[in-house]
Amino acid sequence: MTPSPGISIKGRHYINDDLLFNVDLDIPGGQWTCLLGRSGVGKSTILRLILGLETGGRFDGTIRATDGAAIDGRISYMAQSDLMLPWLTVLDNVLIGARLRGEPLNKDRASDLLHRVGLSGHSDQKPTTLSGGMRQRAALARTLFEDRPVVFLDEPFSALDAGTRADMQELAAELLVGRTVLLVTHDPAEAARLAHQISVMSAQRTQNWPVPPTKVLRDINAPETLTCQAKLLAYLRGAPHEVA
Ligand SMILES: Nc1ncnc2c1ncn2[C@@H]1O[C@H](COP(=O)(O)OP(=O)(O)OP(=O)(O)O)[C@@H](O)[C@H]1O
Repeated sequence: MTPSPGISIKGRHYINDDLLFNVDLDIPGGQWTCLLGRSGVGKSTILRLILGLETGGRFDGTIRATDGAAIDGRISYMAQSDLMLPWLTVLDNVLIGARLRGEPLNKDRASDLLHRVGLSGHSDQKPTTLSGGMRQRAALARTLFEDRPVVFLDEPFSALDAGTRADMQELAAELLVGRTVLLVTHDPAEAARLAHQISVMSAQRTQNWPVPPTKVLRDINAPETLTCQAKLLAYLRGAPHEVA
């Protein structure tokens, strides 16, 4: 696989000439950045801007990869809605990117990923027959199947029960080692566990939050993880202090 570049996005985003946010975010290459912030602040919009997708607004600024090459085509994206194609089976949904690009279909690898997300018995089903959490895991398998140097995950575990969520966090951390990952999450515990960098977004700015000094994937019950999680939650709830 090609080296995973860092990405920087700096500028202002407007909707109908109203400033939505001012962003200055450096996403380090080969690491996990967790992006948090209040609902509606513009986290998904940041992802869409970097992906070059429609946002319904106007961006004045710069978006660059640290290696200077085009970002286009190097990102695997898991959107908030699962975007499963209802007329295809779960397996064919996982294979859709390769099929559209005219690449050989590695069905064994797709099946293995479906097994890893706990859906091996559901490969031939249509997405409409799955639960929300099962669909989300199928979408995760599709995103992991893409095998890109940069991976954007927009609340990828939000529909999962706590145990499955922890399992899927571990799977993603294992399979995406060395990739540049931008994970949008509302869960301070998830960020404290997974992030090399935690970035907290507000309309005015994007600030980095101190991460525990321990290696990712962090132990959920380790004191450093719990302290980071608790302080981050207090901050997100509006505790009147700046980033430590
Ligand atoms: N296509 C669009 N046209 C106009 N406004 C939009 C469009 N998409 C998003 N917005 C607005 O941009 C703002 C930011 O939306 P965005 O989805 O980026 O927020 P978010 O931080 O990801 O929210 P959440 O945590 O609830 O998912 C919201 O006010 C939303 O209404």
